[in-house]
Amino acid sequence: MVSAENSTLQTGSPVIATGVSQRFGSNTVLKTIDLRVAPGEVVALLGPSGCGKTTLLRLLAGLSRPTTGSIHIGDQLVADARGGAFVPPERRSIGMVFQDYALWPHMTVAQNVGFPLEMQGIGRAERDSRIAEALGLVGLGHLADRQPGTLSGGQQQRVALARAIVSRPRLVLFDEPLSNLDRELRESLVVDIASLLRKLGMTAVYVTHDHGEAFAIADRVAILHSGNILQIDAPEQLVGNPSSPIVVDFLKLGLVLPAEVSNGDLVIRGGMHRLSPPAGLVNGSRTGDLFLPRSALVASGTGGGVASGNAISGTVVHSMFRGDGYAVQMRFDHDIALEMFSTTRLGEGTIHDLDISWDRAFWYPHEDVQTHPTHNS
Ligand SMILES: Nc1ncnc2c1ncn2[C@@H]1O[C@H](COP(=O)(O)OP(=O)(O)OP(=O)(O)O)[C@@H](O)[C@H]1O
Repeated sequence: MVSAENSTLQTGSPVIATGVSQRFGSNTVLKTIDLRVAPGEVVALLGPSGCGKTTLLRLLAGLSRPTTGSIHIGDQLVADARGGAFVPPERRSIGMVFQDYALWPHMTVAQNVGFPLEMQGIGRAERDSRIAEALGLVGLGHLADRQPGTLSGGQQQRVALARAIVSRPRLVLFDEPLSNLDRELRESLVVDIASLLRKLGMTAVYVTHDHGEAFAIADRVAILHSGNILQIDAPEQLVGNPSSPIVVDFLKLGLVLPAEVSNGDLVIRGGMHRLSPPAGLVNGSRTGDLFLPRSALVASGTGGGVASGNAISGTVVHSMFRGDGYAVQMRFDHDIALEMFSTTRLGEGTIHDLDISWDRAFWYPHEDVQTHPTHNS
């Protein structure tokens, strides 16, 4: 894409959602969400299907009204369930990019991009210069006179992006914008969108169910689950310090083993493994979830059965060649599965012992003894 050095586009606004919930009939699909997005920050909303990502985005866009709570964009109160304030989408100064591009087929690329400016009553000369600037930023200046139907999917999404930023919005909202594109295109476009947003200092909220996309684009990622934000952090922090087994499980970060504490040992549910954690990891709790990140598990050779103490045994379900090695699916007690990387093909059905680096382990207590996970590093 073309450099934004001479761009006249401005930095985005902060967004503050306080106590926002959304109920449809008796179904509460968003439960008292608090979300703060700093000016120029990109936040991704990541979570499984039905967790409420699009519902939250629609509330920010003004496409629906919250059941409780309030939303500010910049200094403007755009929704307030209690006081009844509500600003419709066209008066929120936002740009939106949807999964299906939502371009007008009978208009040229330039007319599509210029449409928000026309709605604002901006004169022809300024409109033309801003259209050229926005198309230049997404690398499509040469296609201004084409009709969207004659462009590839990736090009159409770039047009939609140019249209979303052309009016210098305070906030840009993305709803699964790359889902219709193939993997290679997704990977290159996500990098382009991220660098454009950063260069322009735009505030953005980006909905996706793809971890890689969220990690590539966002300053912070919010993990949504059943209408709650479970954790919101920088990608490195999410991976290095997940707040709960649900986050671990959703991000597929490693093994989560439900366990009982017995005389300082951990008996993994099912009784097959008895592990010896270092003093202090389980901190007086009686039951909990042991989280062993992939980096805490090192294959120590073929096992004869069930390892104990400082190792855990798993059975290889399959090994798949991935170019630079093998993606190995292993199964542990209770049908708990984990995908690991191996430089050699491990035979299906063979049992392997994995040594545990306890300094990388986490313990999530079930009881109220402790509300935060413990970690021994
Ligand atoms: N207008 C509506 N009326 C009733 N229920 C709704 C409405 N809109 C959304 N829901 C429900 O709210 C829940 C959350 O939906 P939402 O679209 O926000 O999920 P999502 O996380 O974006 O999922 P996906 O990734 O599949 O798009 C779902 O159970 C959905 O069926």
